[in-house]
Amino acid sequence: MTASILRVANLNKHFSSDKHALININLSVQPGEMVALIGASGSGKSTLLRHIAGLVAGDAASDSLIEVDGQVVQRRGKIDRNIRRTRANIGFVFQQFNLVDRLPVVTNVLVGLLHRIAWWRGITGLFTSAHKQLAIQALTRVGIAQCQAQRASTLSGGQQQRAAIARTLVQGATVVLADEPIASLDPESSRNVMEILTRINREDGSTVIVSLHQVEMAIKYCPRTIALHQGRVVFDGASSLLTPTLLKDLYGVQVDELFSSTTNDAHQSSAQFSQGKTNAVLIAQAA
Ligand SMILES: Nc1ncnc2c1ncn2[C@@H]1O[C@H](COP(=O)(O)OP(=O)(O)OP(=O)(O)O)[C@@H](O)[C@H]1O
Repeated sequence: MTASILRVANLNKHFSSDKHALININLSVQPGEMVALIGASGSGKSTLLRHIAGLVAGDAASDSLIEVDGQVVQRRGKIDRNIRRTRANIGFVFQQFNLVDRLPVVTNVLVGLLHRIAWWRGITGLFTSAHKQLAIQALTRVGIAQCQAQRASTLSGGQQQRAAIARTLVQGATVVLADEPIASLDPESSRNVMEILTRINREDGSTVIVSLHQVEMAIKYCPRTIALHQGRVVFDGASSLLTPTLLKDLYGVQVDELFSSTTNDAHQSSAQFSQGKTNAVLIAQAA
Protein backbone atom coordinates (compact mmCIF):
# COMPACT_ATOMS: atom_id res chain seq x y z
CA MET A 1 0.00 0.00 0.00
CA THR A 2 1.28 3.50 -0.86
CA ALA A 3 2.26 5.67 2.06
CA SER A 4 -0.11 8.55 2.75
CA ILE A 5 1.07 11.96 1.59
CA LEU A 6 -0.96 13.57 4.36
CA ARG A 7 -1.77 12.19 7.77
CA VAL A 8 -3.71 14.04 10.44
CA ALA A 9 -4.20 12.23 13.75
CA ASN A 10 -6.11 13.29 16.87
CA LEU A 11 -6.08 16.96 15.94
CA ASN A 12 -7.96 19.31 18.24
CA LYS A 13 -7.97 23.08 18.27
CA HIS A 14 -9.46 25.37 20.90
CA PHE A 15 -9.30 29.09 20.15
CA SER A 16 -10.77 29.68 23.61
CA SER A 17 -12.36 27.52 26.30
CA ASP A 18 -15.73 27.68 24.55
CA LYS A 19 -14.45 27.67 20.93
CA HIS A 20 -13.49 24.12 20.00
CA ALA A 21 -12.84 24.77 16.30
CA LEU A 22 -11.46 21.31 15.38
CA ILE A 23 -12.64 18.21 17.20
CA ASN A 24 -10.58 15.03 17.04
CA ILE A 25 -9.74 15.17 13.33
CA ASN A 26 -8.29 11.98 11.84
CA LEU A 27 -7.71 11.60 8.14
CA SER A 28 -5.21 10.50 5.55
CA VAL A 29 -4.78 11.35 1.90
CA GLN A 30 -2.94 9.29 -0.71
CA PRO A 31 -0.52 10.83 -3.22
CA GLY A 32 -2.28 12.21 -6.28
CA GLU A 33 -5.74 12.48 -4.73
CA MET A 34 -7.96 15.50 -5.37
CA VAL A 35 -10.05 16.08 -2.28
CA ALA A 36 -12.75 18.66 -1.53
CA LEU A 37 -13.18 19.98 1.96
CA ILE A 38 -16.73 21.22 2.34
CA GLY A 39 -18.74 22.70 5.17
CA ALA A 40 -20.81 25.70 6.07
CA SER A 41 -19.21 28.94 7.15
CA GLY A 42 -17.36 28.49 10.43
CA SER A 43 -17.18 24.68 10.17
CA GLY A 44 -13.37 24.72 10.37
CA LYS A 45 -12.17 24.35 6.77
CA SER A 46 -9.62 27.19 6.83
CA THR A 47 -8.48 26.28 10.31
CA LEU A 48 -7.79 22.69 9.23
CA LEU A 49 -5.87 23.74 6.10
CA ARG A 50 -3.82 26.21 8.13
CA HIS A 51 -2.90 23.45 10.59
CA ILE A 52 -1.83 21.19 7.70
CA ALA A 53 0.43 23.97 6.37
CA GLY A 54 1.92 24.47 9.83
CA LEU A 55 0.62 28.04 10.06
CA VAL A 56 -1.32 27.29 13.26
CA ALA A 57 -0.52 24.84 16.06
CA GLY A 58 -3.16 22.48 17.45
CA ASP A 59 -3.91 21.95 21.14
CA ALA A 60 -0.86 20.88 23.12
CA ALA A 61 -3.06 18.66 25.29
CA SER A 62 -3.91 16.29 22.38
CA ASP A 63 -1.60 13.53 21.24
CA SER A 64 -1.82 14.95 17.74
CA LEU A 65 0.33 14.51 14.67
CA ILE A 66 0.29 16.06 11.20
CA GLU A 67 2.67 14.70 8.58
CA VAL A 68 3.07 15.78 4.95
CA ASP A 69 5.10 13.58 2.63
CA GLY A 70 6.60 11.74 5.59
CA GLN A 71 7.77 14.96 7.29
CA VAL A 72 6.32 16.08 10.60
CA VAL A 73 4.50 19.41 10.32
CA GLN A 74 3.43 19.49 13.95
CA ARG A 75 3.13 17.13 16.89
CA ARG A 76 1.23 17.65 20.15
CA GLY A 77 0.65 21.32 19.42
CA LYS A 78 4.22 22.13 18.50
CA ILE A 79 5.26 23.12 14.97
CA ASP A 80 8.27 21.07 13.87
CA ARG A 81 11.54 22.94 13.70
CA ASN A 82 12.12 21.78 10.11
CA ILE A 83 8.83 23.29 8.99
CA ARG A 84 10.50 25.56 6.41
CA ARG A 85 11.83 22.54 4.55
CA THR A 86 8.48 20.72 4.75
CA ARG A 87 6.57 23.82 3.66
CA ALA A 88 8.66 24.00 0.47
CA ASN A 89 6.53 21.04 -0.70
CA ILE A 90 3.23 22.62 0.28
CA GLY A 91 1.64 25.20 -2.01
CA PHE A 92 -1.05 27.37 -0.43
CA VAL A 93 -3.67 29.15 -2.54
CA PHE A 94 -5.70 31.73 -0.63
CA GLN A 95 -9.19 33.06 -1.26
CA GLN A 96 -7.78 36.59 -1.51
CA PHE A 97 -4.85 35.55 -3.78
CA ASN A 98 -2.08 37.05 -1.57
CA LEU A 99 -0.19 38.72 -4.39
CA VAL A 100 1.86 41.89 -4.00
CA ASP A 101 -0.31 44.38 -5.90
CA ARG A 102 2.38 46.74 -7.09
CA LEU A 103 4.79 44.04 -8.35
CA PRO A 104 4.65 42.56 -11.85
CA VAL A 105 2.82 39.25 -12.18
CA VAL A 106 6.03 37.41 -13.11
CA THR A 107 7.76 38.62 -9.92
CA ASN A 108 4.82 37.48 -7.84
CA VAL A 109 5.17 34.05 -9.41
CA LEU A 110 8.93 34.00 -8.72
CA VAL A 111 8.13 34.34 -5.02
CA GLY A 112 7.26 30.64 -5.24
CA LEU A 113 10.97 29.92 -5.70
CA LEU A 114 12.06 31.56 -2.46
CA HIS A 115 12.07 28.25 -0.61
CA ARG A 116 14.45 26.79 -3.16
CA ILE A 117 17.02 29.42 -4.11
CA ALA A 118 19.87 31.16 -2.31
CA TRP A 119 18.43 33.66 0.21
CA TRP A 120 20.45 36.55 -1.21
CA ARG A 121 18.94 36.09 -4.66
CA GLY A 122 15.48 36.22 -3.12
CA ILE A 123 16.00 39.41 -1.13
CA THR A 124 17.83 41.20 -3.95
CA GLY A 125 15.35 40.01 -6.58
CA LEU A 126 18.26 38.70 -8.68
CA PHE A 127 16.45 35.84 -10.31
CA THR A 128 18.26 34.13 -13.17
CA SER A 129 16.84 33.98 -16.68
CA ALA A 130 16.23 30.25 -16.10
CA HIS A 131 14.09 31.18 -13.08
CA LYS A 132 12.15 33.69 -15.17
CA GLN A 133 11.62 31.06 -17.89
CA LEU A 134 10.16 28.76 -15.24
CA ALA A 135 7.76 31.49 -14.13
CA ILE A 136 6.68 32.22 -17.71
CA GLN A 137 6.12 28.50 -18.36
CA ALA A 138 3.92 28.38 -15.26
CA LEU A 139 1.99 31.47 -16.40
CA THR A 140 1.55 29.85 -19.83
CA ARG A 141 0.12 26.73 -18.18
CA VAL A 142 -2.50 28.77 -16.34
CA GLY A 143 -3.24 30.78 -19.49
CA ILE A 144 -2.05 34.27 -18.53
CA ALA A 145 1.50 34.51 -19.95
CA GLN A 146 0.41 37.66 -21.79
CA CYS A 147 -0.06 39.40 -18.40
CA GLN A 148 3.44 38.66 -17.10
CA ALA A 149 4.66 42.29 -17.07
CA GLN A 150 1.48 43.84 -15.67
CA ARG A 151 1.18 44.85 -12.04
CA ALA A 152 -0.79 42.24 -10.12
CA SER A 153 -3.37 44.87 -9.13
CA THR A 154 -4.39 45.32 -12.78
CA LEU A 155 -5.52 41.69 -13.19
CA SER A 156 -9.08 40.46 -12.73
CA GLY A 157 -9.83 38.28 -9.69
CA GLY A 158 -9.76 35.12 -11.80
CA GLN A 159 -6.42 36.10 -13.36
CA GLN A 160 -4.96 36.89 -9.94
CA GLN A 161 -5.99 33.48 -8.70
CA ARG A 162 -4.35 31.88 -11.74
CA ALA A 163 -1.15 33.81 -10.96
CA ALA A 164 -1.32 32.50 -7.39
CA ILE A 165 -1.61 28.96 -8.75
CA ALA A 166 1.37 29.60 -11.07
CA ARG A 167 3.33 30.55 -7.94
CA THR A 168 2.68 27.06 -6.48
CA LEU A 169 3.76 25.54 -9.83
CA VAL A 170 7.21 27.18 -9.77
CA GLN A 171 7.46 26.20 -6.13
CA GLY A 172 7.19 22.57 -7.30
CA ALA A 173 4.71 21.85 -4.51
CA THR A 174 3.70 18.19 -4.26
CA VAL A 175 0.72 19.10 -2.10
CA VAL A 176 -1.49 22.06 -3.01
CA LEU A 177 -3.84 23.39 -0.32
CA ALA A 178 -6.40 25.77 -1.76
CA ASP A 179 -8.50 27.64 0.78
CA GLU A 180 -11.79 28.64 -0.88
CA PRO A 181 -9.95 29.65 -4.06
CA ILE A 182 -13.18 30.40 -5.93
CA ALA A 183 -15.18 32.08 -3.18
CA SER A 184 -14.73 35.57 -4.60
CA LEU A 185 -14.88 34.67 -8.30
CA ASP A 186 -17.67 34.72 -10.88
CA PRO A 187 -18.95 31.33 -12.16
CA GLU A 188 -16.78 31.29 -15.30
CA SER A 189 -13.56 32.19 -13.47
CA SER A 190 -14.50 29.65 -10.79
CA ARG A 191 -14.77 26.87 -13.36
CA ASN A 192 -11.52 28.00 -14.92
CA VAL A 193 -9.64 27.85 -11.61
CA MET A 194 -11.12 24.44 -10.74
CA GLU A 195 -10.10 23.13 -14.18
CA ILE A 196 -6.53 24.38 -13.67
CA LEU A 197 -6.35 22.68 -10.26
CA THR A 198 -7.68 19.48 -11.85
CA ARG A 199 -5.01 19.66 -14.58
CA ILE A 200 -2.23 20.12 -12.02
CA ASN A 201 -3.58 17.12 -10.16
CA ARG A 202 -3.82 14.92 -13.29
CA GLU A 203 -0.75 16.07 -15.22
CA ASP A 204 1.73 16.60 -12.39
CA GLY A 205 0.32 14.06 -9.94
CA SER A 206 0.13 16.77 -7.27
CA THR A 207 -2.18 16.09 -4.37
CA VAL A 208 -4.82 18.82 -4.19
CA ILE A 209 -6.99 19.60 -1.18
CA VAL A 210 -9.45 22.35 -1.92
CA SER A 211 -11.96 23.87 0.46
CA LEU A 212 -15.22 24.87 -1.17
CA HIS A 213 -18.52 26.29 -0.13
CA GLN A 214 -20.33 24.83 -3.12
CA VAL A 215 -21.00 21.12 -2.94
CA GLU A 216 -21.72 20.96 -6.68
CA MET A 217 -18.13 22.02 -7.38
CA ALA A 218 -16.87 19.29 -5.05
CA ILE A 219 -18.92 16.69 -6.90
CA LYS A 220 -17.89 17.92 -10.32
CA TYR A 221 -14.15 18.21 -9.76
CA CYS A 222 -13.11 16.13 -6.75
CA PRO A 223 -13.50 12.34 -6.55
CA ARG A 224 -13.36 12.48 -2.74
CA THR A 225 -15.00 14.86 -0.27
CA ILE A 226 -14.36 15.43 3.39
CA ALA A 227 -17.24 17.31 5.03
CA LEU A 228 -16.87 19.25 8.24
CA HIS A 229 -19.67 20.32 10.54
CA GLN A 230 -18.96 22.41 13.60
CA GLY A 231 -15.35 21.26 13.71
CA ARG A 232 -15.97 17.55 13.17
CA VAL A 233 -15.47 15.34 10.11
CA VAL A 234 -18.99 14.11 9.39
CA PHE A 235 -18.38 12.52 5.98
CA ASP A 236 -15.29 11.22 4.24
CA GLY A 237 -15.88 9.33 1.03
CA ALA A 238 -16.65 9.41 -2.66
CA SER A 239 -18.15 12.75 -3.69
CA SER A 240 -20.66 10.85 -5.84
CA LEU A 241 -22.26 9.58 -2.63
CA LEU A 242 -23.23 13.07 -1.51
CA THR A 243 -26.96 13.36 -2.03
CA PRO A 244 -29.36 16.12 -0.96
CA THR A 245 -30.85 13.78 1.66
CA LEU A 246 -27.47 12.98 3.14
CA LEU A 247 -26.42 16.62 3.12
CA LYS A 248 -29.67 17.59 4.81
CA ASP A 249 -29.00 14.94 7.47
CA LEU A 250 -25.51 16.31 7.96
CA TYR A 251 -26.24 20.00 7.88
CA GLY A 252 -29.94 20.47 8.62
CA VAL A 253 -31.10 23.97 7.68
CA GLN A 254 -27.50 25.02 7.00
CA VAL A 255 -27.53 22.78 3.89
CA ASP A 256 -28.73 25.69 1.73
CA GLU A 257 -25.39 27.38 2.30
CA LEU A 258 -23.68 24.56 0.42
CA PHE A 259 -25.53 25.15 -2.83
CA SER A 260 -25.04 28.14 -5.06
CA SER A 261 -28.30 28.97 -6.82
CA THR A 262 -26.84 30.94 -9.71
CA THR A 263 -24.47 28.63 -11.55
CA ASN A 264 -25.23 26.06 -14.23
CA ASP A 265 -23.26 23.59 -12.16
CA ALA A 266 -25.86 24.01 -9.42
CA HIS A 267 -28.71 23.18 -11.78
CA GLN A 268 -26.86 20.21 -13.26
CA SER A 269 -26.02 18.78 -9.90
CA SER A 270 -29.52 19.12 -8.49
CA ALA A 271 -30.73 17.06 -11.45
CA GLN A 272 -27.91 14.58 -10.86
CA PHE A 273 -28.79 14.55 -7.16
CA SER A 274 -32.43 13.68 -7.69
CA GLN A 275 -31.29 10.38 -9.24
CA GLY A 276 -28.77 9.63 -6.50
CA LYS A 277 -28.92 7.10 -3.67
CA THR A 278 -28.35 7.78 0.00
CA ASN A 279 -25.92 5.06 0.91
CA ALA A 280 -22.91 7.02 2.09
CA VAL A 281 -20.93 6.40 5.22
CA LEU A 282 -21.61 8.86 8.00
CA ILE A 283 -18.82 9.52 10.39
CA ALA A 284 -19.18 10.66 13.95
CA GLN A 285 -22.64 12.01 13.31
CA ALA A 286 -23.81 10.84 16.66
CA ALA A 287 -20.74 12.14 18.50
N1 LIG B 1 -7.90 33.13 15.11
C1 LIG B 1 -9.09 32.77 15.58
N2 LIG B 1 -9.49 33.14 16.82
C2 LIG B 1 -10.69 32.76 17.31
N3 LIG B 1 -11.58 32.00 16.64
C3 LIG B 1 -11.24 31.62 15.40
C4 LIG B 1 -9.99 31.98 14.80
N4 LIG B 1 -9.92 31.44 13.55
C5 LIG B 1 -11.10 30.78 13.38
N5 LIG B 1 -11.87 30.90 14.49
C6 LIG B 1 -13.20 30.28 14.67
O1 LIG B 1 -13.08 28.89 14.38
C7 LIG B 1 -14.24 28.43 13.66
C8 LIG B 1 -13.79 27.83 12.34
O2 LIG B 1 -13.38 28.91 11.49
P1 LIG B 1 -12.86 28.69 10.01
O3 LIG B 1 -12.45 30.01 9.48
O4 LIG B 1 -11.86 27.59 10.01
O5 LIG B 1 -14.19 28.18 9.29
P2 LIG B 1 -14.45 27.98 7.74
O6 LIG B 1 -15.19 26.69 7.60
O7 LIG B 1 -13.19 28.13 6.98
O8 LIG B 1 -15.43 29.21 7.46
P3 LIG B 1 -15.60 30.10 6.13
O9 LIG B 1 -16.20 29.18 5.11
O10 LIG B 1 -16.55 31.17 6.55
O11 LIG B 1 -14.25 30.61 5.75
C9 LIG B 1 -15.16 29.63 13.54
O12 LIG B 1 -16.10 29.59 14.59
C10 LIG B 1 -14.23 30.83 13.69
O13 LIG B 1 -14.91 31.92 14.23
